[in-house]
Amino acid sequence: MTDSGCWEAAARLAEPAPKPVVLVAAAALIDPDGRVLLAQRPEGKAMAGLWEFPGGKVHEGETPEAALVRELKEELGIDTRQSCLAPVAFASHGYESFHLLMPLFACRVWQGDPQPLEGQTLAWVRPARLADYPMPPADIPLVALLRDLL
Ligand SMILES: Nc1nc2c([nH]c(=O)n2[C@H]2C[C@H](O)[C@@H](COP(=O)(O)OP(=O)(O)OP(=O)(O)O)O2)c(=O)[nH]1
Repeated sequence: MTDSGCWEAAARLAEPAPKPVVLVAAAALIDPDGRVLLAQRPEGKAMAGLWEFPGGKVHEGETPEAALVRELKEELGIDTRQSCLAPVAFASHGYESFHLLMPLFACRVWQGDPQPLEGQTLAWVRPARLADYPMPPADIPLVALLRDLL
């Protein structure tokens, strides 16, 4: 007989605390030679030293596309438009304190030269060489996907 309140309470206690889902928009900027831009996370940040796709957290009330246009301007000083962002993949990964949901957009059209405005190191990487750059665990499935796609 399992219909008493304590049974459900015990089940609830056994469940891990729910993690917030954090929405991050990221870009695979692709240059005319087919290389992809990676940025190395600077010292002092979580996952420092790992290489990532430029982008960042989507603010309250913002769309992923608008967030990405904003982040690319803030981080790299480049201008692009939402219509130049093509959704190609997403990452969904459980970190210790949050669950990352990260749409990845391909972008081939922008104005300006990407500059490391936030202390990052930048690298243009051929798709076949992406696996040589250590990336956050969430990104690993994206690397194989991009290598096959580009
Ligand atoms: N931009 C980007 N973030 C990634 C990738 N892979 C991955 O796990 N992330 C994680 C790292 C961060 O926890 C989060 C990105 O948010 P963010 O860039 O605004 O956050 P941050 O840690 O640099 O800085 P903060 O705003 O929390 O201080 O997503 C990726 O390829 N690109």
